[in-house]
Amino acid sequence: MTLVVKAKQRLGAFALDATFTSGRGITALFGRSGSGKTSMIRIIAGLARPDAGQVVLDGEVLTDTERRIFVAKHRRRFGYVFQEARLFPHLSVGHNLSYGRWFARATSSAEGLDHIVSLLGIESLLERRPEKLSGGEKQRVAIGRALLSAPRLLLMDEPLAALDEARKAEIMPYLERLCDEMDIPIVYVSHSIAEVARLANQVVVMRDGQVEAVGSAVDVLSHPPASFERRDAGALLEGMVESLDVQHRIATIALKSARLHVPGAMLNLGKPVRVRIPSRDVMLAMKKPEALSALNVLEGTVQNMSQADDATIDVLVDCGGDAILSRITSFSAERLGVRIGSPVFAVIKTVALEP
Ligand SMILES: Nc1ncnc2c1ncn2[C@@H]1O[C@H](COP(=O)(O)OP(=O)(O)OP(=O)(O)O)[C@@H](O)[C@H]1O
Repeated sequence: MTLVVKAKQRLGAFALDATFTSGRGITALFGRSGSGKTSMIRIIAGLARPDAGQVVLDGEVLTDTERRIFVAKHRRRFGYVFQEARLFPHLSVGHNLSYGRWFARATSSAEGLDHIVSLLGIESLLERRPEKLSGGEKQRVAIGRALLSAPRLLLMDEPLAALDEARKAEIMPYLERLCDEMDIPIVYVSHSIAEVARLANQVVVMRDGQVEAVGSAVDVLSHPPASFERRDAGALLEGMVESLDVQHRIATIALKSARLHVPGAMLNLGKPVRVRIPSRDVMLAMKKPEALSALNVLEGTVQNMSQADDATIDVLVDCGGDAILSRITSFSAERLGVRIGSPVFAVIKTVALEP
């Protein structure tokens, strides 16, 4: 799957001028409020025509302003999930789902329905009306309805934004399963770094209507562009659950060469996982610290140093191929004598890890 989007559009005082290409899996459109994410997704969906640009999915031209091509939104065969579930209030969950299926006509089978219902864990909700569902349940039904229309591409615009943290945590594993099991490309709009870190394969960072950075989630999040909020800076690492200490509920994650100890014996052995380490939770030491409560002390070499603001510096530490970002004060950097090439130890508080 290849989606090519090139769009220029003037919206009042706002100018969108963005181009990106995305592949399989989840592509996150990430950026601050007002950066142009929704405007971009509306152009992909065919809900808006750009002043100039193209939308091409697997070679099929859906929008091309120069050639005056504009495929209507209902002919694009895309699924949509918005911030609110937008279910039909007078229909049961089962009937809301059949509505999605009806659009797909012959392309979606009864087995398809059963599979999606079980994938999203909504078997027990089928008879209920939307008013009797929690926010998270409603969103799962909305996702199911979108999937049952057998979309070629699923567009999700802040699907978790209206949910509280507990409901978000409840729905995330379903989204992950969806990505693992259904081979449908997803464009996912979000301004939450935690969602992007957990779900996205590729990230397109939007800033003031333009693409500020684009690349794999691991690359973009580990080398955060300028517009990232200070609290969002951090490294995203991929690894595998190597062992579990059930008694202490600690999992050991094997990264490229480093090992990390993460709370949560609920992880499955051998499972690939991502770990996000916020830079503010990483300290640096020039000598190996001893008798420390932090479980993770990784040895590495300073690869890069960049001024984060007047008083702080982002230090990128290469730990045998795993890049860890540490945010320290300029004062500490000076006092320790940290330079590019310095051997250092990155001290990570175990609780800071988010698999
Ligand atoms: N029809 C319009 N007329 C004028 N300005 C518009 C129009 N639509 C969007 N805008 C402006 O364009 C900018 C980008 O809006 P957009 O909704 O795409 O941003 P966003 O990144 O999705 O933001 P959020 O995360 O808050 O939803 C905003 O400043 C918005 O006010």
